[in-house]
Amino acid sequence: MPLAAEVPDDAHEERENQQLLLSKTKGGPALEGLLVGSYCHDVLIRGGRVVGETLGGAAAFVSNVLDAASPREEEQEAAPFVVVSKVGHDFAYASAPAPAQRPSLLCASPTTSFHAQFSDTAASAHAPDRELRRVRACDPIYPADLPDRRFAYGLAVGVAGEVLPETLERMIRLCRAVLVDAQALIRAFDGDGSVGHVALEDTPYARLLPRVAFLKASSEEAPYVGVETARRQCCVIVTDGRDGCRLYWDGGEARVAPFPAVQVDPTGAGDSFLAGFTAGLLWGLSATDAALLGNFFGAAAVSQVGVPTFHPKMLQAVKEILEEKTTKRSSPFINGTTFTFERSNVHDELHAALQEAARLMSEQQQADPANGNGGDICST
Ligand SMILES: Nc1ncnc2c1ncn2[C@@H]1O[C@H](COP(=O)(O)OP(=O)(O)OP(=O)(O)O)[C@@H](O)[C@H]1O
Ligand SMILES: O[C@H]1[C@H](O)[C@@H](O)[C@H](O)[C@@H](O)[C@H]1O
Repeated sequence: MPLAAEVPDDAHEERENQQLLLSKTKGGPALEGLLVGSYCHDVLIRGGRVVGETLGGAAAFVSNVLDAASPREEEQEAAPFVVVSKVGHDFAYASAPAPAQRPSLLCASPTTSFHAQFSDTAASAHAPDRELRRVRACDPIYPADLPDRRFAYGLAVGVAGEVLPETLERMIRLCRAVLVDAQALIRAFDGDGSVGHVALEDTPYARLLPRVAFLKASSEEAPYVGVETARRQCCVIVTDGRDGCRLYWDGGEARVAPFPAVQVDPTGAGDSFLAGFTAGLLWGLSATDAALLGNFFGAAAVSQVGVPTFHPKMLQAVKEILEEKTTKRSSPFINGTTFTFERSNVHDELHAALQEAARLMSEQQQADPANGNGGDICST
């Protein structure tokens, strides 16, 4: 299977970029990331009533987790990644932590906005928990909007079709390994903005798949991705809500167990999963082990409304676990030549230790309801 380090023979520029990147990151700890996707406004509706208005967009959830969990040097104030996002002048969350830290490009068009209609009846385990409608769309992100330098990794995390095929291609050229959320590639919007899906193979993104390292899809999106075809080109991760996730690569697959959570709002679970997974790779974990960190942050996301707030003690506990269970801080899997997919012999210990941290998190949340838990959005 093509790995992140493999490039098509004719991609001279790409090979050159990777050489440059290697020489830049060798011995240097900073594995800088490039996150591409726009912040948005989320309006949560239930029974015809607005029950929440929050900052949304995968960029917001992903930044939040990367800031919390990716390895960084003592002297680094912020986690080393850049966000390329677009919003309009109506953007309501410019002072929220993620957008304030890494501001968006301002456009004349309005900020992307979604209405999420939650079902009035308790959702079954695998039914879609909400219907999404894109009510406003900001401008797409063009290749020229990306910084003209190399990155250790890239995350393509569009929510409204803003990551154009040519933008993803540019990311692939700039970044050593690119991780993609399928929702950035396969969403289609009908006349009233209702979100549907198209088959990945029918999109211009399909030809880029062999140059992508990881493709994450929810179980609802997986049929449109075509897991059996896609896994021959990159590692595919299918998340499955409270059941955790599965990884599929060419020649193997693994199920990764979830963490318990009391779900109050499923929004951003997939985004937080992808960011936790990326942080795990940056800590030097194999893909299957890194997915534990994905599941951990996915569970954390559903237990709060909107972009979650993490308790410092919980984050400290997670950091100590990662320091103890990982051997290298600068990941050979993102920084080096190949990824490792299989679970390692620390997998079960890591799961047990994170389970403890998850317990700490839910205790803290119960003790401090002001800690981001604005009420149950998704169940009766
Ligand atoms: N109820 C839950 N309990 C525990 N973990 C959960 C729950 N829901 C989600 N997760 C975690 O989050 C991950 C992503 O969730 P899910 O598969 O629902 O993503 P998604 O449908 O893309 O979410 P969204 O579109 O809301 O961001 C799961 O793989 C799991 O690890
Ligand atoms: O904020 C949310 C979140 O980023 C979801 O992952 C995405 O599916 C929605 O479109 C968005 O509004």
